[in-house]
Amino acid sequence: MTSNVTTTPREIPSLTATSTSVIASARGLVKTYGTGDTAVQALAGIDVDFARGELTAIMGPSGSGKSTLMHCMAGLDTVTAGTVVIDGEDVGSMNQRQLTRLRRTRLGFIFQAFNLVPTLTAAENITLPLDIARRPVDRTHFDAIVAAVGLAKRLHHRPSELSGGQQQRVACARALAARPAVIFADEPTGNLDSKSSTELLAFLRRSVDDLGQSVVMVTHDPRAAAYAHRVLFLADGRLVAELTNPTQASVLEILGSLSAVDDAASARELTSVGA
Ligand SMILES: Nc1ncnc2c1ncn2[C@@H]1O[C@H](COP(=O)(O)OP(=O)(O)OP(=O)(O)O)[C@@H](O)[C@H]1O
Repeated sequence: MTSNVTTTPREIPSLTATSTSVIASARGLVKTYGTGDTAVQALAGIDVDFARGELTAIMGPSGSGKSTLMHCMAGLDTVTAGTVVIDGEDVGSMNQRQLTRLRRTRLGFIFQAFNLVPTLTAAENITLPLDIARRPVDRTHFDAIVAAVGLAKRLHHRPSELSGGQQQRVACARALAARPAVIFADEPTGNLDSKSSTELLAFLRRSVDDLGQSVVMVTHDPRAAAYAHRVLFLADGRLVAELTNPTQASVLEILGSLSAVDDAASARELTSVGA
């Protein structure tokens, strides 16, 4: 499969999916931390659509705004300007109670730190969001997920009795159990060895291909990004490139061109400081 590249670093005004089946979108998204001289503009006006039933990766240099974009999309952080819509609902107009409900019932999260409850078994951790929301556990779906992540024999173990890869698979199963509209994953393989990463990424991709899940994943790893249907590249809080059907090589090529632009900008800054 060949990659389709759209890249004009720093010149792409918007990256919006042509498909009508959009699970999450942002328009004119701006996020500024702090005020006055110390203000940092983490997102500088982003228009983006995430397609339903796809695995989308977000990449970019450190500090480019990846985590901020994901947190704003998931209602974990407030936005300075712009709109975020998840599965047809305007996140910006929600009060705290509605936001909490959205996160509990419509969103799934997988973080680099697995965030499992140490006193609960793997099975209890997986069903925890459903238990908190007082929703029934669909046993058929639960069994399918547990089988898919290969945890059937580990269900009664506590996190401390599981390897890092197994713990992350529990976190993955937990995110999937409630059948969320979309799963947001922030560096989900960041703490995993290569074999566990491969297993987790293959599972995430299967959850999309076989279960119809929609997943948005922030990653630094070109190998992880190659599991996605589409990769979006951020630089300085803007979307600057897009890749469909990515390969590790095509991802690396774009990352290289972005860091070349960064290096040139730094050199210009240094020259003007030195002048
Ligand atoms: N709570 C905060 N207060 C102030 N500035 C912040 C805060 N969170 C993020 N930033 C700044 O916003 C910018 C974007 O940060 P963000 O964490 O989104 O980048 P990132 O691409 O996810 O980086 P990394 O790859 O290093 O995790 C950075 O300049 C960062 O220092």
